[in-house]
Amino acid sequence: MTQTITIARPDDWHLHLRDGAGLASVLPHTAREFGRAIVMPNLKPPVTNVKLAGEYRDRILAALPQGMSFQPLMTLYLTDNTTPDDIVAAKNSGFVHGVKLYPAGATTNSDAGCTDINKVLPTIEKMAEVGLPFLVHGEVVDSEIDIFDREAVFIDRIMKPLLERFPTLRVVFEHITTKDAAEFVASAGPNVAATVTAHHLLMNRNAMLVGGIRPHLYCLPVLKREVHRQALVRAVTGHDAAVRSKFFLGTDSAPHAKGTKENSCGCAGMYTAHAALPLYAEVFDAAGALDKLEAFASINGPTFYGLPVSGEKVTLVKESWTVPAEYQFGENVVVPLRAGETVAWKLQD
Ligand SMILES: NC(=O)N[C@@H](CC(=O)O)C(=O)O
Ligand SMILES: [Zn+2]
Ligand SMILES: [Zn+2]
Repeated sequence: MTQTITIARPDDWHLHLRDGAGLASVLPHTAREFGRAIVMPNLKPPVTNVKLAGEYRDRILAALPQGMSFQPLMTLYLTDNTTPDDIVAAKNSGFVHGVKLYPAGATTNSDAGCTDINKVLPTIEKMAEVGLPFLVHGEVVDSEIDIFDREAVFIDRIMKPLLERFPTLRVVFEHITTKDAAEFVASAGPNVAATVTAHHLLMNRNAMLVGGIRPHLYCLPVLKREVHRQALVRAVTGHDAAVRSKFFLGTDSAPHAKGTKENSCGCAGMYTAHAALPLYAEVFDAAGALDKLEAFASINGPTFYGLPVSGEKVTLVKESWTVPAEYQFGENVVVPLRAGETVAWKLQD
């Protein structure tokens, strides 16, 4: 008999939808699976205030195909010039659910990001005061720090001092990739949580570098050693329910046109929205923990963000299918994770 699992409709707590024709191409993949998503603000130019966030939200809803239901949860891009008043306006908007820290230079479209956390302390203090979550790309950018160590160093240099200063600040440590980050989040207070991607749960850095360099597996933070992958799997599937509740689903699906990845200087980001929930199901299935998928995908996130769990259900079937070589992405194409290969689970229509 075919194995199935039915869970409350999940949400994606870290997603890049891009804009324009590309947005229209990728949005249906997400809306098919997820009821809501925290939409990242690293557009060009970035989404730095409530007005821009409202306009972006309208464009997303306009791009949603008839008959699909999906709620975009908007975020603001923190710059050196974001003010405490911007935070109050975001909180009062009702549709902005977090403020995103991109250390300038850390990742795709982060040039306008924060150059020094000390420049925005009053703004962060206001987030703590009004309870608006601070969403963090947790990597330092110092040139002397090895790229594989940038997340761990961020914890000591930025995250710990910041939480000492603002102990009630609500923090989502985004797309964690290391044992260090998993342990840090597990031992921090209930105001600190993390998103985990499917790709960091499924692959270590060998996948990207052995047998030829695979630009479509390059993302930031970059894939790490196997010990780190295992620590992430333990965090989301382990025995301690209190620990597990601090981690939730965030795909970091980040589409880039094929030519910009298959390039002498390829950009960072993996496209996973086409198979997001099935990829996570593979992880939980391999760990013998399918019973823990629902909390990770559908309950822990809304609980942290103070939103209701979905009343709808989705069903996954253990039935293998082959991922297309590419998908349309505006005028271009995007190469999805597992292009031309199989995924073991699929969403039931
Ligand atoms: N994860 C990535 O490698 N890329 C993201 C940016 C980000 O989430 O850091 C993107 O916007 O392409
Ligand atoms: Zn990031
Ligand atoms: Zn991202």
